[in-house]
Amino acid sequence: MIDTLDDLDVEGTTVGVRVDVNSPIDAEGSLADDARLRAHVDTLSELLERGGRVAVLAHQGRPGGDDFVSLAPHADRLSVLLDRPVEYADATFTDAAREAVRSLDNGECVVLENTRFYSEEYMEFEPERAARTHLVEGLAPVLDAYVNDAFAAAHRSQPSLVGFPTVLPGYAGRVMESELDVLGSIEVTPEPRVYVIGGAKVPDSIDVAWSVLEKGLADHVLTAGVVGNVFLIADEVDLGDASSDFIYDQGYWDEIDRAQDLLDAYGDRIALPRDVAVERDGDRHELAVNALPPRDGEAAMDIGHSTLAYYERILEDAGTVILNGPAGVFEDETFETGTKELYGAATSVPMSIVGGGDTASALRQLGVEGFSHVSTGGGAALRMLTAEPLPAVTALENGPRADD
Ligand SMILES: Nc1ncnc2c1ncn2[C@@H]1O[C@H](COP(=O)(O)OP(=O)(O)O)[C@@H](O)[C@H]1O
Ligand SMILES: O=C(OP(=O)(O)O)[C@H](O)COP(=O)(O)O
Repeated sequence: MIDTLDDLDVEGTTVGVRVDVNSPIDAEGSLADDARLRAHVDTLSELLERGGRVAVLAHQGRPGGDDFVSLAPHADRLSVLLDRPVEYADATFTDAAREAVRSLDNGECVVLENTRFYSEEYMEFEPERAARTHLVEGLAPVLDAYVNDAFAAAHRSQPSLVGFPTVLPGYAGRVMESELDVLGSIEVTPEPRVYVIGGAKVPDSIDVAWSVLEKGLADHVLTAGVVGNVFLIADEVDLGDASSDFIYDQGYWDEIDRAQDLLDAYGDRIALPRDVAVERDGDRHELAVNALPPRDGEAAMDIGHSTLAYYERILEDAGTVILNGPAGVFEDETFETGTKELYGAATSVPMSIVGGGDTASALRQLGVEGFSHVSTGGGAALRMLTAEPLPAVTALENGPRADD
C-alpha cells in the first residue's frame, strides 16, 4: 500500500519531488520535446497550490552522452508550464542546494541540478545503502517529505529513487499513481499478448523478453530497432561491419549471446526482422535478410516492408500489444516508415500499451495516435508489464509513514 498526495498534509511542508523529465536535447542544448515535463504539471501544481515548498529532483541523460546536460532549460520550461516562477539551483545536495531549499516559501519551487552529475546517482543500491549516499544524506535534512512521480525511472534503484523514501515519509505523485493503476493488471489483459521490443536499450529489452516468455505472459515477441539487429546477429545473419561496430561501441556485444540463449529457449515465440533498410545513394534501400550483408559502411537503420507485413499479420490476431522502442532511426525521415507503420498497425489491437520517452516523442512527431495507454515510462512500463516489482515503488511501500 502506497500513500498518495491525498495522504499528505502539504501546507508549509518542504517536499522533495522526484520527477522524470529526461528529454531529447537538440544540438543547441535546448529541450527538443517537453512532453515529460507536461506530464508532471498536475502533481507540481497541486503541491504548490496546496502551499507546499517544492524541491524538484531529476536526472537528464547518462554520463558521456550529448544529452547529459544541466536542468536549467527544464526549470525555464516548467516555469512556463506551471505559470509561476521556478528557480533553478546549480547544486543538488551541497550547502548551496540546502540554502536554495530552505529559502523557499509556501507555494514556491526550485529545480535542483541533474542528480546524475554526482557519480553515486548513476549506481544501483539497496535502499538502506542508498540512504547513506552523499545525495540523500546531504539533502534529506532540509526535506519533510518525499514524493516520487518519476514512474519512468522507477525501475532504477538509484539514490534519488530508493534512498529518500527510506528516510522520509514517501508518497506517490499523480503520474506514479495513474501509471501503477493502469499498468498493474497485465495478467488480466486480453490474449494473445504480443510484445514489440525495439529501440536501443538492448540489455533492458532482453531482460523483458526473458521475463515475459518465461512467465508465459507473451505469446509473441517481435524484435525491431537495434534490439532486432542484435537478434539477427545472434541468429547468425551477417549484418555487416557498420551495424556490428555500432552494437560493439554501445557495449552490447555480450547481449548477442543472451539473445542466442533466448532464441534457443523460446525461438518459436520470437519474431526476427525479415528485411532491413539501409541508406544507398542517398535513398532508402531494403534488403532481405538472405541478401545480407549490405555494402561496406551501410547500417541496418529500420525494418523493411516484408517484416512489416509479417508483424502486421501477427498483430491482426492480438488481444493486447505492448510496445517499446522505435523500429528504426525515426529521427531521419528516410527511416521513419517502420516505426510509423508498425505502431500504426498496433492501434487496431483491442488493448494497445506504449512506453518510452523516445517512443512517445516519435509517435507525436509521426502523428500516430489512438493507443489505449501511452505510458511516460519505457523500461519501467515494460518491467511492470512483466509483473516484476519496481524498486522505487517497493521503496515507497516499505519506507516510513508520516504517522509512524
Ligand atoms: N536500427 C537502428 N540503429 C540505430 N539506432 C536505432 C535503430 N532503431 C532505433 N534506433 C534508435 O533508438 C533510439 C530510441 O531507443 P530507446 O531509447 O530504447 O527508446 P525509448 O526511450 O522509447 O525507450 C532512437 O534514438 C532511435 O534512433
Ligand atoms: O528515459 C528513461 O527511460 P526510458 O528510455 O526507458 O523511457 C528514464 O528517464 C530512465 O533513464 P535511464 O534509462 O537512463 O535510467
